[in-house]
Amino acid sequence: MSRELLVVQRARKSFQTGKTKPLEYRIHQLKNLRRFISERQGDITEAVRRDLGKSENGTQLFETLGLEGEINLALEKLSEWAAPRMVEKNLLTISDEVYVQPEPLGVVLIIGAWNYPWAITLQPLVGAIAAGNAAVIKPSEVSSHSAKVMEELLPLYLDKDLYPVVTGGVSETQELLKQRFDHIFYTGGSAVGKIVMAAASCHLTPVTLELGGKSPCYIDKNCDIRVACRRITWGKFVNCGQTCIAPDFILCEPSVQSQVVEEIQKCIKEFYTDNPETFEDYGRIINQRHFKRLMALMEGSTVAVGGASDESQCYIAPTVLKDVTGDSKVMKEEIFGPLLPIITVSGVDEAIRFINEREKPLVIYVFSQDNKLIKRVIAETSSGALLANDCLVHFTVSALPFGGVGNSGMGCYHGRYGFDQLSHLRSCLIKQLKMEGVNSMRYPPHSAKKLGWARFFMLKQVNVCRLRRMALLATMAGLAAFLVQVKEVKYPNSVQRGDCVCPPGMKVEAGSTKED
Ligand SMILES: NC(=O)c1ccc[n+]([C@@H]2O[C@H](COP(=O)([O-])OP(=O)(O)OC[C@H]3O[C@@H](n4cnc5c(N)ncnc54)[C@H](O)[C@@H]3O)[C@@H](O)[C@H]2O)c1
Ligand SMILES: CCCCCCCCCC=O
Repeated sequence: MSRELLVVQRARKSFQTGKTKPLEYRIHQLKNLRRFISERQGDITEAVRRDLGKSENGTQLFETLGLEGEINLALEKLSEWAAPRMVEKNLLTISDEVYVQPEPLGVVLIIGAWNYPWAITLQPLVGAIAAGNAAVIKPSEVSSHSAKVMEELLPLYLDKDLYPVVTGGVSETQELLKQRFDHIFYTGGSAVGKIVMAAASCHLTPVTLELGGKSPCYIDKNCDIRVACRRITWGKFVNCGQTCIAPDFILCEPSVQSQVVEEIQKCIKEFYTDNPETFEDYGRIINQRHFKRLMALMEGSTVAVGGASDESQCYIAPTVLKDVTGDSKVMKEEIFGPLLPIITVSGVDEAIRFINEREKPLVIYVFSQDNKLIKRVIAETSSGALLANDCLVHFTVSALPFGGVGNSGMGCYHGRYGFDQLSHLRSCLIKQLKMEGVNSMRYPPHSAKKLGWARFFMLKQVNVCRLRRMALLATMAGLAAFLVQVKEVKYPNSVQRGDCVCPPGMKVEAGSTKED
């Protein structure tokens, strides 16, 4: 029996005891996860420093801050998310109790990626715990130091049976994928995404695939190019460009290309000094394989800024490539590194065409002062998300579903979306055994008359909230009528002043008329 099988069996057995059902239990585990992050911040930052060369503050900003926010939100909203959700009814079901009851799915497999090894792996876990699932956590072997810390320290805080950490590489992941799960939440590249989905299909297991792709960034020539380039420089070169939602390439008109290059060059210097190699907030390429891949991607393109590298250090300077074409090597795959190609287009029409000729990206960035142009790009393209005049920050908005479409993925998470993604939204309808006569319209023998009634009853939607409001109004009107009647009986000669009923002779102060 493999270790992976044992772990999954143990998680399932523990899940089947029903201990994750009470919200108090989930809250307790979420609080423990939050405590893990705060008490083990030092271990986390040290691991990320060794994996990706990130600074301590950088790790807090990009890895754990968002995680804390997601946990806090889940703690605050859990009872609301988990409560029955009333829905609109038709006339046929008007007297029934009709609602959606979120329920846990069972055992979830979370497969993380290496680029933000904590945020990417533990954020889905927040949704899994909140929704009442067990979860097998498989961190990426590529960010090995983070994986080790996760394996050693997380079980000190969370229930070991319900939330086990399984480390290992491809063969361990494939062994895990042979097991039966109730959901697989995968983050990583599209090629492995297909392997995951194929494995999931053997057990009819639903999947969430958080993939990547080439996210375009269009700069309108009439925008504030200085500010645009500042935000793009930040979004692109943070974590050495190893960010799923980094702007992959720039599209702009030829007339602004040199200004874009100049502004980005200034920002690189401002953010990372003249020598990013020794600057603590500029990290490293994850490993030699990716270093070589990135160096090869640059071949055939003109370097406008940067270009320096050191293989022994896995260092590649923030680099801008100009006059790149759609056929260049660097445009053949997601870059996922600190190379920023600029492709010139004649305007927004060509930019939209360029985007639509390719796979649907995880995000499209547009920098423009013209709201109509932004809305046009939204209307005429498709992507996981669209961000105008900034980069990355949509990841921080828990109220927005985070995920891709088409080649950039399926399903989404963050906030309530993470809870819903890892819940079964169960339809519940509770009818009474009374009023059987109403049902004859749907029982045989079928007649045109019965069909007519069925059409009326089934197609008439009833907005329950509106109905409740109307009932409330009716009750209030009834109450008002009753009060007026009482008044008529008690004070037959009373007068009415605005909203106030006054017995005869009583004086009404503050601007109102006095009784004569
Ligand atoms: N959408 C998002 O939220 C998001 C976030 C981070 C990264 N990404 C994407 O992830 C990609 C980078 O990650 P990566 O793929 O290099 O990460 P990776 O190499 O860490 O692989 C991801 C996971 O897949 C497993 N894996 C790898 N090969 C496998 C195989 N043959 N069979 C089974 N499992 C296997 C690994 O163990 C790992 O846990 C980029 O495309 C990036 O855009 C997406
Ligand atoms: C402060 C902005 C935080 C942005 C974090 C981006 C994380 C991206 C995950 C995908 O790689």
